[in-house]
Amino acid sequence: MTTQAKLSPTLVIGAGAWGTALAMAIARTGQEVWLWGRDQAQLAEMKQSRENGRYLPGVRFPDSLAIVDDFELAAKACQHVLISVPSTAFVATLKALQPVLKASTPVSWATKGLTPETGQFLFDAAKQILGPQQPLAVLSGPSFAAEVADNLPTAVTLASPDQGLLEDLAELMHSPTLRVYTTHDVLGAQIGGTVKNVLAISAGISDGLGYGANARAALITRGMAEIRRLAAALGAETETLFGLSGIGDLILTCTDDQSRNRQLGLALGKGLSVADAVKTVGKTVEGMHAAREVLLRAEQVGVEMPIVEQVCKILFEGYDPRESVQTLLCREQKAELLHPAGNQVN
Ligand SMILES: NC(=O)c1ccc[n+]([C@@H]2O[C@H](COP(=O)([O-])OP(=O)(O)OC[C@H]3O[C@@H](n4cnc5c(N)ncnc54)[C@H](O)[C@@H]3O)[C@@H](O)[C@H]2O)c1
Ligand SMILES: O=P(O)(O)OC[C@H](O)CO
Repeated sequence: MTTQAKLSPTLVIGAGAWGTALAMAIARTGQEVWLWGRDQAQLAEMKQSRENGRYLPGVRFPDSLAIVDDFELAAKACQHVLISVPSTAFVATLKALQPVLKASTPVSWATKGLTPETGQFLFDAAKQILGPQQPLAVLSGPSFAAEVADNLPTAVTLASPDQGLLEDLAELMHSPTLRVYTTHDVLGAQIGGTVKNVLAISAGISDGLGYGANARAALITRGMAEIRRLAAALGAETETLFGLSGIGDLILTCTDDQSRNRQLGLALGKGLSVADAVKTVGKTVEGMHAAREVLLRAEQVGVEMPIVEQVCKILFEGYDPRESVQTLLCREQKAELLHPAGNQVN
């Protein structure tokens, strides 16, 4: 058993795949972790079996992971809250926390996306709901839950403007199998984690259509150019997007079939309707929630995102995936990198 870090116990909110995997990863370092989920029957089952049979069957909980069912009591008594619910439930979770949480308790989250109705970055929503004093951090980067649960090597990005919090959280989470890299660029980390999900849908579509490795590499690279342009226009540090939370997560999600966003694209490329593809995947697909909001943001700052635009057309306007990919391929010829006045990159 190691010495308890400053932020123990951690309360993990959201007993899905990622919340459970993170709870296990932190608990494996000997830290005390409480895992809470909204489904009381699932909590009772996990208490009894010491595993999350619904999302990560067969992986036993470490001894220092406890299942808790009293949300308010746990939120009042913990030293750190780590939220891992889908973006659609993020605001509701913050609103439930706000009245019970001490203003000094750090709140981090592993949710990737924007708020559904308002298209806000989650950091902005959290500041608004919890107040300016609450210490906040974002966890992002290339990380499939099943691999983290299996204790396979993983590296993630932790972002916060608060250097002290970054150090405390890194001390809490870092282990020989979970490497935690830190950054102050919260916006950059959020942009990468949000947009890569939309682009993974496009890579899945292309592969589902049987377009091959060349097309996939082109989509990843041109998708990266879209992320970079948006990041620059919104004021993030574009350097961040060439790290784990940007290109790292983009590569992971576009190329591996564990990705639910890619799975959705594959189903669409193989000819399923959007409704059937969503049903086939049957799990959280954040890119579907984020696509329209990302495009709206891009339009507001005058940034072109042709791949994101075609994904939106397929998801929400009934466009045929094959025609959409053709539209991308038929765009006018241009230079790959433009340096007309300084550093403008196309
Ligand atoms: N699964 C991964 O590999 C992975 C990795 C990195 C990041 N993420 C991100 O983590 C977030 C959660 O993803 P996941 O894979 O754990 O999803 P999941 O579908 O496996 O689980 C989501 C969990 O959230 C719960 N939930 C839904 N609405 C809720 C609410 N209102 N209040 C409380 N709980 C609620 C569900 O009951 C479920 O237990 C997403 O934003 C995802 O992009 C996932
Ligand atoms: O399964 P996905 O597509 O939601 O991806 C999971 C993680 O975000 C990968 O880093």
